[in-house]
Amino acid sequence: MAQGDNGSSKSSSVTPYEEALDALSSLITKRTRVGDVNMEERFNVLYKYLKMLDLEEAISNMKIIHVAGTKGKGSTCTFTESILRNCGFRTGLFTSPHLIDIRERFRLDGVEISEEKFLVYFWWCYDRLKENTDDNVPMPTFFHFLALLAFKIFAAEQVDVSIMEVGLGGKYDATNVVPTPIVCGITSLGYDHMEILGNTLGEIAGEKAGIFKHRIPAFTVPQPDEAMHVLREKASQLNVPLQVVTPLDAKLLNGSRLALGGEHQYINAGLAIALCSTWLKMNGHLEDSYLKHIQHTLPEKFIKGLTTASLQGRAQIVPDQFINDEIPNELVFFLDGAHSPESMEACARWFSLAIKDQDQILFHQKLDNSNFSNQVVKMHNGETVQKKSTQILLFNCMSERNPQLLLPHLMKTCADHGVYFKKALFVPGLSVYHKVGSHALPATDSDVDLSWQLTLQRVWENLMQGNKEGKSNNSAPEELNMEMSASNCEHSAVFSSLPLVLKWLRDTVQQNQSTRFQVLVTGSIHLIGDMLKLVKK
Ligand SMILES: Nc1ncnc2c1ncn2[C@@H]1O[C@H](COP(=O)(O)OP(=O)(O)OP(=O)(O)O)[C@@H](O)[C@H]1O
Ligand SMILES: [Mg+2]
Ligand SMILES: [Mg+2]
Repeated sequence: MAQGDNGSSKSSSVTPYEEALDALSSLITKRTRVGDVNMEERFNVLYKYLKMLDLEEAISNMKIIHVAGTKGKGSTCTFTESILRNCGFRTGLFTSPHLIDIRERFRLDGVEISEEKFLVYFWWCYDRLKENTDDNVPMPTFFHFLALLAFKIFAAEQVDVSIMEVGLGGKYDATNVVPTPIVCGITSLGYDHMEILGNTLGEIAGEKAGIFKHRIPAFTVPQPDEAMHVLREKASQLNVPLQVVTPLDAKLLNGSRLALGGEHQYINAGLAIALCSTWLKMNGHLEDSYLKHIQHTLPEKFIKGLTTASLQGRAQIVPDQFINDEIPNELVFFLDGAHSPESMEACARWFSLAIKDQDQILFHQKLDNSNFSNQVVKMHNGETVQKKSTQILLFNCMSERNPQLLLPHLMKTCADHGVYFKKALFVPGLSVYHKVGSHALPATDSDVDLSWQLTLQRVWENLMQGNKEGKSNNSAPEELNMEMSASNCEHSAVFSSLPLVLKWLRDTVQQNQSTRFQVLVTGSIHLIGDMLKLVKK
């Protein structure tokens, strides 16, 4: 296999896979604002890359489902892939971001691409681009490269359907080089990436609608008026038949559950069903009359797809493995990569309901009392104790996000459901920003800059102060043994690294054996990825 020349000497301990990841890291650059001239110019260069990679014809023959939106793209694409795979088709799925390994972004028949195949296609593209680019046409940026690689992989693997998640925006996103998709979807719109996409919902909707193509059918979910107005306007300019899909009615699943948790997933599932049935119809696999019934009954294969799809880090519940075998499992992580105000609310709703929903949590002991948060549990020594649940928040977000928006949404939605956090923990990410590989090393604890986490902590403490007035939260404050090693305030603490947080949590669980700790981890997809690396060994 050809090994790319990425211009630096490698020590022999670097594996071929790590070498590819280093080459990929070299493509990471700063993002640009939509509206800057070079967004469009840069997008147009993609057609040159397609030529270099000999992909033009392949792309125009692909049977693509293209999905943009602020929230729910990955989930919608995952449901869509799972449904069509269960209908018997060979699928390619391109999503972003990844949590642990870059290969999560490229799935073939529902499984992330193997290292071997990844390396073959990676160097095939990388080397060709290196040979053909120069000062005038430089190497593609990181995300551009990944999208090109996805097209290459799906073309070479001859999948029946390629499901492509937009990375950012729509109009100038690298996935938008597709000339004629079979069908397009726009998921829930909201405020995110305003620094790049614009400040109003209308502007944001306009960017996302940039994936519409002349006469190609498109679907969306119920949207705020301002966004819907723009979507309809853009659709009519291009003669796009745009339909609004209502959330899936849970009854149609015949008693099963959607594979991805949270009420908002019914919105995404409804959209996925519309995308799949349209794709099937356009390719001659479904008759029109059948589509009419899909509102009332779902085919078995659709149900199977919706109830078995999987996506890490979205409403994921992970009991801590470390203490599993020693004491009843009393440390459970609730992981969700929400990082915008709307998704923070969705996440808080999911958490508040999930901690009360005993079916979802795989505890060792049999729960004989339906009141989950306050039950009698037999300990290993035979003693019977009254079990209490305590909720902890573990949070980080990128510094371009506004914690004054995120944290109040989170706290208020939880409070509306009667859930209050005993402590909020703030911690920086593990991964070094410019590395994409799992071999990226954490910075050492001593030189971590914690000023952002201290800011988050201040926001939280202020919110808690505000909350105290006029509200009798936390009804009977129970005393827990919670000694902190790090910067400790009444309701929160800052830790310098995730392993330290984990150690503290495990120690605390040991010291409070009659308490079940339910830890909501959210605010950043990177934090979720780092956490999964640590707890899912
Ligand atoms: N329809 C929705 N409405 C509101 N929030 C949602 C919706 N769907 C998903 N979310 C929230 O957004 C998070 C990310 O979901 P998902 O990965 O499906 O979206 P995405 O659009 O791909 O996001 P990203 O910007 O991270 O790529 C979820 O964990 C959940 O908290
Ligand atoms: Mg996003
Ligand atoms: Mg995504």
